[in-house]
Amino acid sequence: MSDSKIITFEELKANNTKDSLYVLIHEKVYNVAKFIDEHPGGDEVILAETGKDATEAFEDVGHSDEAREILKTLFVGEFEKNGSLKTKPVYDSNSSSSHAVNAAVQQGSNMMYFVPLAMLGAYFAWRYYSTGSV
Ligand code: HEM
Repeated sequence: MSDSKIITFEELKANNTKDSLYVLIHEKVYNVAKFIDEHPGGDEVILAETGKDATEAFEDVGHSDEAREILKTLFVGEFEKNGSLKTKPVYDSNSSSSHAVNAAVQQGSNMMYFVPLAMLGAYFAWRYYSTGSV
């Protein structure tokens, strides 16, 4: 993507009119001016995401592949790296989905202790009964 335009944070903020409305999603900038009136989710939700990273808002809705195809047609350029606005990864450590993952990992590590302990218990039970019967 070396030949695509680089959009700065200043440009992202400046393009906030009905004729040119920039939205930042996945480190790429899109001009949603022509699409906003047709947006099934209404214009307010998109207007609320201008001048900042809209990735999370866009992904939280669970937009379809069709929505992503429309997005491609609105592409303007790559967002500047190391810009004043830090783009957020969608699945960061604060998001609810990674809490669920953490909980699952936590549960997994409990099993890590339970399985050897259960085997140890089974061994002693077996020893107890086998020595008792002799
Ligand atoms: C800027 C690029 C965007 C495009 C191209 C886009 C496109 C679409 C499309 C095509 C749909 C119909 C359902 C689907 O196909 O998934 C939709 C629904 C929706 N969008 Fe977006 N969207 C954009 C941004 C946003 C943002 C930033 C929000 C913020 C929250 C948002 C919120 C919604 C909601 C709530 C719906 C559901 C509407 C309903 O079913 O009643 N969209 N969008």
